[in-house]
Amino acid sequence: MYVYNMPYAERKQLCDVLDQNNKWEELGGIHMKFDLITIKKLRNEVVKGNSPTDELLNLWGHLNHTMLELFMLLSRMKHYQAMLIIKDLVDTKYHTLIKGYTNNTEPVNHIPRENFDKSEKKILNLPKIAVQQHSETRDYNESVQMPDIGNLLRPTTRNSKMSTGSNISCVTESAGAIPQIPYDDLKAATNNWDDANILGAGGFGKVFKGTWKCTEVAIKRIEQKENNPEWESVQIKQTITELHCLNAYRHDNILPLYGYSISGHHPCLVYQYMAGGSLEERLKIKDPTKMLTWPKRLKIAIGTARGLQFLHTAGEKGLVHGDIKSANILLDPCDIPRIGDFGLAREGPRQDYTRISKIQGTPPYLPRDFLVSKKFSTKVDTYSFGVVLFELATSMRAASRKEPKKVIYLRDYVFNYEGDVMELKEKLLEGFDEYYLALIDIGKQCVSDKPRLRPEMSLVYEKLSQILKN
Ligand SMILES: Nc1ncnc2c1ncn2[C@@H]1O[C@H](COP(=O)(O)OP(=O)(O)OP(=O)(O)O)[C@@H](O)[C@H]1O
Repeated sequence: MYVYNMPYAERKQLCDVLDQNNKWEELGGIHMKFDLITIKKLRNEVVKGNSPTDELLNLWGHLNHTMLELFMLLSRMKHYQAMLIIKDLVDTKYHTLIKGYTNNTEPVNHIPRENFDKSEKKILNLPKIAVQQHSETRDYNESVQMPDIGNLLRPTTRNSKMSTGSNISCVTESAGAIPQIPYDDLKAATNNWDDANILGAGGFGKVFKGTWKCTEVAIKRIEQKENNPEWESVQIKQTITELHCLNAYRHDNILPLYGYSISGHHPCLVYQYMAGGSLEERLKIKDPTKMLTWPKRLKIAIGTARGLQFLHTAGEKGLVHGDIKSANILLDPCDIPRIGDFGLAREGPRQDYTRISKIQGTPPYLPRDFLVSKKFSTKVDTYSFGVVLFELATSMRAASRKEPKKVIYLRDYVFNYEGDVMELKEKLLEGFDEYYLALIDIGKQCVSDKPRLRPEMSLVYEKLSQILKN
């Protein structure tokens, strides 16, 4: 992992720790070997209310240094507290460099005992949390934020908002060439956030339709929950990830981001307007004259697979989306799919897996092996995509309540169905049995129990395209 890809939570905590007692000066001057003029410039960041460590990491990160290199420099400094913060971003074999740290014992002297214990407990509890989310009140098809981020963060009021110095630099850096839009422009574009313009709502806020610069746009207005710094940190981190990914990965099947705004009351992301709505909504339609036809369903599957194989193989490391579901597949006026919502995406590794410390995503779309082992790889996306194929074939929801206390996942229902699989075909759409059977068959391969049995998305794309050609 490159330093510029360091997740927000770790970066924030590292900055807090290295800003203390000006430890960043030792890191930047002695170990990263920046000259005195640069160090002096960085000192000025303190005066501006910014984090000098954050700026230092920007400078050094731009030189394509990796997290392992940073870990090694911190090891030379014997700064074990800082090493602990980023340990999950480097291979476990290097953890022995942290003095007093083993897998089973807590490190001495450095992180307050209270924090460390909490983090262990939450990590062990994560799969359980995923199950507990299936309460009476929630929609099982929503993504959940497994709440393990808070113990990594100790936000201060000064730094907890999107508009603070270090956040602004993170946001603008991630956005690259994507333009910043004045908040008032967006207010005008939506007729002062008129409710009549609401397209939908997600976990982070509402999405409005608007007209900006003579162009139809969808504006996600991120609504911060008062007095909930943990939630705020999750939002900021995911917004930065979304900006970074949509800036770096552009493709016909990826939702284009036109701009962003951090100058107003709410941070906003401005996307191309998708007149076809989300695939999730379109699959709910029960009027046969308006429903997505079988050829369209197959083409949506092919387009989504095309976008995913691009993400998995583009750039040096590839990108895993991490939240593939019908709600995150948007359709343009010709029903061409565009993958959106990159807040949970992570870069690489292409061949293998990364063991992550926090599980996030939408439970009915996540494989059990990931929930248990936290091994994050392209095969997590393959599995989620398989569930989408089942949705396309059956028009059923990824999770539904069959009995008062029993939630059934579509994956398990279809995968383990013992009767004639034709019984599960969307009944309102006739013909095209070969398309339906291909969606089920390829879907089953994608949702195999074992990650190694799930095909890579490039193969899935080929298989689906072949059906259309036959
Ligand atoms: N670019 C767009 N064009 C048209 N409609 C959109 C666009 N982006 C989002 N929407 C609509 O807004 C809804 C909410 O989107 P959002 O990404 O906030 O939430 P979600 O993906 O449904 O939920 P969550 O992110 O919490 O899992 C979508 O379901 C869709 O109907």
